[in-house]
Amino acid sequence: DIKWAGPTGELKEACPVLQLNSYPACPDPDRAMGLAAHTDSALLTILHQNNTSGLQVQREGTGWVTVPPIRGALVVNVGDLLHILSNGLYSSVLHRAMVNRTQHRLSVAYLYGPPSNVRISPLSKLTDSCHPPLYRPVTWSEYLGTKAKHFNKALSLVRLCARRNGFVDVNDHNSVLVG
Ligand SMILES: O=C(O)CCC(=O)C(=O)O
Ligand SMILES: [Fe+2]
Repeated sequence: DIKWAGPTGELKEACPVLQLNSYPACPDPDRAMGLAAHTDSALLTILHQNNTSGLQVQREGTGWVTVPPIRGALVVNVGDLLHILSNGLYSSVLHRAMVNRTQHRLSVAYLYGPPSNVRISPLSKLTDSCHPPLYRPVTWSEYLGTKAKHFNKALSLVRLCARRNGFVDVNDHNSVLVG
């Protein structure tokens, strides 16, 4: 299913992106947002944050939870394409970045995606008659277009209409009943 990620060298066709985020100190942090709530689009994001907190993830039932920076530690975020590949087993998490009142915050995000024209769909090993694929195949470039247009609704837009049969991806916070 994922030959592009195998040890045979196809991995070099993958599309990594390095994103530098800079959040200047803000005297009134409650009236500003560093980075609005989103899920990452690619497979995985590896994030380094400087010694200033600001990253928050949404935890169901609890709300926004701060991910404190730990010296030498990296944060690994599951992206939407891994959510699709794992048929919702690994959930892409809604997160955001707050600004700090006194400190300039920096973060470096390494977004790892597949080759842009490879179709990503739920792994066949994870699907059977009891666990049908919940997402249709989509390339990263197609998904980025959907994300640019529909932002946090993108994942539900590539979702197949499985709810009718009672199959629910418990990790899909954005899912809507389509069809
Ligand atoms: O600055 C952060 O901690 C979050 C950055 C982020 O979510 C992103 O670059 O996608
Ligand atoms: Fe992010």
